[in-house]
Amino acid sequence: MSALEATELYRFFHAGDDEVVALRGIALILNAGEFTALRGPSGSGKSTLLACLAGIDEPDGGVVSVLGERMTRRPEPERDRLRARHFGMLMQSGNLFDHLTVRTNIRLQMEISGRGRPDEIDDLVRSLGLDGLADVLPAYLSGGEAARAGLAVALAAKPAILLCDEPTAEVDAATEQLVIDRLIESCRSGAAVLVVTHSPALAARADRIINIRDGGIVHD
Ligand SMILES: Nc1ncnc2c1ncn2[C@@H]1O[C@H](COP(=O)(O)OP(=O)(O)OP(=O)(O)O)[C@@H](O)[C@H]1O
Repeated sequence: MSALEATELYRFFHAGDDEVVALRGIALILNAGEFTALRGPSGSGKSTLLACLAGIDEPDGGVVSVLGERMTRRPEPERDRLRARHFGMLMQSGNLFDHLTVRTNIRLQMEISGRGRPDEIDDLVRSLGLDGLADVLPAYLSGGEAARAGLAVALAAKPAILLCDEPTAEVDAATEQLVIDRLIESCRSGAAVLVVTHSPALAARADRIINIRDGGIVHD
C-alpha cells in the first residue's frame, strides 16, 4: 500500500539573477513497510525533497499526497496538521526544543500527535542507546546523541511515514546498527521509512535505494 505519492516535483530557488533547480521532476511512491535509502552528493536536493514531501516546504510544481490526502497547495495549518498526524521527521537540525529535556521533547510530540504513551519513553530512549539521558537538556548531548534523541521524538508517535536526514552521522558502528535495527522495526510495524544517508551499512540493509543527482532520480 502506498503511504506517500509525489508526482513530478519541481523546486526552484533564486539568488539574484541566478536560479537553482533543486528538484527537477521527481516522482516517487513510498510504500508502507518499505525501508528506502536516499543517496546523492551534497547539493543534489535530498533535504529539499524531504522538506517538500513533509509539507514543510511547498514545491513549485507537482503534488504530494499522503495516505490519499493532498498535502501540496493547502494552507500551512492544514499541512501542519497532516504532518503531525502522519509523519515522524528527523532533520539535520532543529529537532529538539533546547529548553526541554529529551523526555519532555518526546512527550510533547506524543501530545501533539495524540499517539504514544509516556510510559513507553524509557524503552524508546534505551532502544536508541540513550540510557540515562532521558532527563537531560539537549545542550548536554553530543551530536550523535542529539540526532538519536531527535529520532526518538520522530518515532514517539509511531508515524505512518518516517523521514530521516542522516540519522547515523557521528555514531560508532555498534550504535549505527542499533539505529538501523530501530528503523527496520518501525518499518516492520508498517511505517514507510525514507532515510537520507551516506552510510554503506545502512544502505546495505535497505529494501530499496534511490540515488539522486542535480535534483533528479538517477537510480531507483
Ligand atoms: N533556501 C534556499 N535558497 C537558495 N538555494 C537553496 C535553498 N535550499 C537549498 N538550496 C539549493 O538547492 C540545492 C539543493 O540543496 P539541498 O540542501 O536540498 O541538497 P542536499 O542534497 O540536501 O545537500 P547536503 O547533502 O549538502 O545537505 C543546492 O544547490 C542548494 O544550494
